[in-house]
Order: sequence, then structure tokens, then C-alpha cells
Amino acid sequence: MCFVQALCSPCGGGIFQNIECGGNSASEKLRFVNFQFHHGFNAVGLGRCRKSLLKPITAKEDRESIIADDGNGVPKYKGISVNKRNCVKNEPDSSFTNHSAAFSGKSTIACALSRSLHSRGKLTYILDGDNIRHGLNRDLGFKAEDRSENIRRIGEVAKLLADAGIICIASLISPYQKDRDACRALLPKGDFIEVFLDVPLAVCEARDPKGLYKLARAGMIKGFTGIDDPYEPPCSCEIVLKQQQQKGSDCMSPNNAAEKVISYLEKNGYLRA
Ligand SMILES: Nc1ncnc2c1ncn2[C@@H]1O[C@H](COP(=O)(O)OS(=O)(=O)O)[C@@H](OP(=O)(O)O)[C@H]1O
Ligand SMILES: Nc1ncnc2c1ncn2[C@@H]1O[C@H](COP(=O)(O)OP(=O)(O)O)[C@@H](O)[C@H]1O
Repeated sequence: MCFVQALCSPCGGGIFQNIECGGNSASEKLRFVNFQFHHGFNAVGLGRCRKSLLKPITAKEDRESIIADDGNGVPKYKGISVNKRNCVKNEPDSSFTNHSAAFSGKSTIACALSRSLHSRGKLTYILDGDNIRHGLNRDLGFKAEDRSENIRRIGEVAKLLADAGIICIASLISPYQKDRDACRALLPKGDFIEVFLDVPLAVCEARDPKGLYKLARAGMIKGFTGIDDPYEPPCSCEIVLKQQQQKGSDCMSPNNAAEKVISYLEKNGYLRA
């Protein structure tokens, strides 16, 4: 692994300098790259590059081969185009959002879907609301504005991952239509696939593995989705996984739910070989 730290040279001519860490001598390997540009921008990426390319860039022409100026002083990076990346991966960018109430089975289905896509050779990443709230979104609570911001940030991360050719599965409650619409608007048409996990509240509440519904019913958690905060079912979405409560049996199995999503993807040309 090689770390490349970008340093602005005093004359403004150099872009980055190469600092190597680790002793792997292979000429091509994964590298973590941190570019810090003159305008205060930072970009971090993980990519493949040949060692011979890792040299300080000093010439103006070299800089221009990487950065284009949009005329307003905002640099635009000339990376590998999405189409070129997809030639390698041979699949369109896509991003799912799988939403429903707490304990409806979002994470479980997201994992089943990820496994199923993996077995078809696809690269996926799960963005799970509950987990991301421990890191990237740990400053956010459950007020409507915080939920919007949570979903917006996750949408932006999904967009970056999709741009890198990774199928992103976002698993969130995402209770408000306007936030889902805003997230859809972030991605190119057809790249956002909305999956609604339609599970009766009673089923989620009966599961309640963390005891949160109990606390919400007792008034000890305020603004809990489905109890004293609304969940707006989607007006329209690509896939509905309807989980009816049936006597003596539980809902559709997570694998069957994942297979429904896979057949949608196959039918709509997302999983071409
Ligand atoms: N007030 C309130 N309302 C709803 N959910 C709550 C609340 N407080 C904590 N939790 C737990 O947080 C998880 C939901 O986080 P999300 O990021 O998916 O929510 S949202 O999309 O921003 O609405 C959700 O986890 P999941 O069960 O994975 O959905 C809950 O367990
Ligand atoms: N299809 C299913 N049938 C029965 N139990 C399920 C199913 N899907 C999930 N569960 C269980 O429900 C609980 C909540 O599931 P989870 O995937 O964590 O939901 P969410 O991410 O929506 O909170 C877990 O205990 C899980 O094992």
C-alpha cells in the first residue's frame, strides 16, 4: 500500500509528492491516495495505479491533464469516466434504497441481496442507517430535519459509490416521501431503485429485538416512527415486498425477498453478464 499525500508547492506548480509506506514491491497494486489541491479541496480514493505513475507532477501540462478549470476557479478532476469503469465492470451504476419501519427486516434483506449479487460476481456495499448513525451521521437525531440530512448524506455517499461502479444498497427507515424523492433526484434516471418493505407495524413491534417499540409506547422515546412519528408509504416505487402476517407462519423469507429484487434487476437489464 502506498500513501500519496498532496502538498501545495510554494510556486503553485507541483501537485503532489509521493510518500511511500510499506514494502510491497509489486508494480501494480491497490493504493490509498489523498490529493490536496490548491483550492483547499481534498479527494481520497482507492485505486489501481502503476508505480511509474507515482511521481511528483511539476509541469503545467501535467496539471492540466488531471484538472480542468471550469472558468470559475473550481477544479474539475479528469478521472476515469463512468463509462470506462463500467466497461471493466460491465454493469450500470445503481443504487437501491430499501426502506420501511424499524425491525421490518431491512438489514436482513439487504444482506441477503448483497450475498446474492456477490454470488453473481457483483460488487456491492450496504449503507445501513442504523450503522451509519454511529459514524458519519453520529451528530444526527430523529427530528424531521435530522432524518432528511441523514438520508441526504447517505444518498451522496451512494452516489459516489455508484460512480465507482459499486452497487449500493441503502437500508433506511426513510419515512418521508420528500426525502426519498430528493435522494432519487441525486442519481441519474434509472440508477435509483426504490424497494418498499411493506410489513405491518404489529409484526415489527412483535419482533422488537432492541425493545425500542416498548420504550416508545411507554413514552420514553419520543418521535418513534410508526408510534408518534409518521411513516409515509411510497406513492410509487420500483419494488414492493409485501410481507403479510399469516397465521402460523412468518413473513416471506429474506432470501425470497432478495430474489424478487434480483428478478427485477434481471428483467430490467441491470445484471447483464
Ligand atoms: N425515534 C426513532 N425513530 C425510528 N427509529 C429509531 C428512533 N430512535 C432510534 N431508532 C433506531 O434507529 C434506526 C433508524 O435509523 P435510520 O437512519 O434508518 O432512520 S431514518 O431513515 O433517518 O428515519 C432504527 O433501526 P432499524 O431497526 O435498523 O431500522 C431504530 O432502531
Ligand atoms: N423475513 C423475516 N422473518 C422473520 N424474522 C425476520 C425476517 N427478517 C428479519 N427478521 C428478524 O427481525 C428482526 C429485525 O430485522 P432487521 O433486519 O434488523 O430489521 P431492520 O433493519 O428493518 O431493523 C431481527 O431479529 C431479524 O432476525
